[in-house]
Amino acid sequence: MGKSPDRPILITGGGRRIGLALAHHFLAQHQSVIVSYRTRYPAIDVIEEAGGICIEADFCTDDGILAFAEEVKRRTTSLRAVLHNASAWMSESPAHKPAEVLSAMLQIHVHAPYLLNTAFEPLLRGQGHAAADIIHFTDYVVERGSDKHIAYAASKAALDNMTRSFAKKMAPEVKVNAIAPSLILFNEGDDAEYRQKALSKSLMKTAPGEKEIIDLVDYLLTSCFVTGRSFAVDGGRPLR
Ligand SMILES: NC(=O)C1=CN([C@@H]2O[C@H](COP(=O)(O)OP(=O)(O)OC[C@H]3O[C@@H](n4cnc5c(N)ncnc54)[C@H](OP(=O)(O)O)[C@@H]3O)[C@@H](O)[C@H]2O)C=CC1
Ligand SMILES: Nc1nc2c(c(=O)[nH]1)N=C([C@H](O)[C@@H](O)CO)CN2
Repeated sequence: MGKSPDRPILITGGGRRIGLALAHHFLAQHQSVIVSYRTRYPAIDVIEEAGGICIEADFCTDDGILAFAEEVKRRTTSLRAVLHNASAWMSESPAHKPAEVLSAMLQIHVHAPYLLNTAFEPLLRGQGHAAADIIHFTDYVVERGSDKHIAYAASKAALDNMTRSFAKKMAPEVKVNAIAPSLILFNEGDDAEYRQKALSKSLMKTAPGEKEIIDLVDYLLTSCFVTGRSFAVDGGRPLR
C-alpha cells in the first residue's frame, strides 16, 4: 500500500486488540493514523507517543458520533481510509432489557458507520480512482445468525448490507468492503472449556490473532478493483 502521510487512516475503537494492532501496524509504516477511543487505556498514550492522533469518542449516542466526526474534520481535510472496527459483543441476558441490547447494537454497528461514512465522504473523495477505502468489520454470524447474540448479529448484518450500498454510492473514488471474521482473538475471561469448544468449530482449530486481519486490510487497501464485497476470515468454519 502506498504511504499517505498527509491522509490519515482512521480506525474506530483503536484502544485495544485488533484496532490497536492496526494502529501500530500503520504507524510503523510511517502512515498517519487517527484513532477513536472510549476508554483511555495506557495504550492510547503509546499511540500518541508514536505520532498518532487519538480522539475520545463514545458512539452510544448520535451526538457522540457527530461530535467525533466534527473533531476529525478539525484535525484533517482528507482521509486515506476509514476502518469501522469499534464494536461491542453484547449477548441477550437478564442483565439488560432486550430494547437496550438492540438499541446499543444498532447504535455502534449501524448508526456509527452510517453517520461517519456520510460525514467523511468529502474527506475520502477527490483523491483519484480507488484512492480511498472504507472497511466495515462485520462477523461470520451475518451468514448464520446467532441464538445468543441476536441483536449483535442483526446489527452486523445491517452493516454488511451497508457495505454494498456505500460501495455503489462512492465508486470509483472510494472502495467499500467488509471483513467478516469468526474467532480471531479470545477474551481474557474465556475459560479453557469455552476456548476448546470455540476452537473446535473451525477446520483450522486456531485463534489466529490480529495479523490475519491486518494482512487482509493491507490487501484491500492495495487493491484498485475490489469493492462491495465481504471477505470471510473464518478458518473454514462453514465446512465443519
Ligand atoms: N475478536 C474476535 O475474535 C472477533 C472480532 N470481530 C470484530 O472485529 C472487530 C475488532 O474485534 P475486537 O478487537 O475483538 O473488538 P473489542 O470488542 O475488543 O474492541 C472493540 C473496540 O470498540 C470500542 N467500543 C465499544 N463500544 C463502543 C462505543 N459505544 N463507542 C466507542 N467505542 C466503542 C471499544 O472501546 P472500549 O475498550 O473503550 O470499550 C474497543 O476499543 C470488531 O468489530 C468485532 O466485532 C468479529 C468476529 C470475531
Ligand atoms: N466486538 C467484538 N466482537 C466479537 C468478539 C469480540 O471479542 N469483540 N468476539 C467474537 C468471538 O470471537 C466469536 O467470533 C467466537 O465465535 C465475535 N465478535
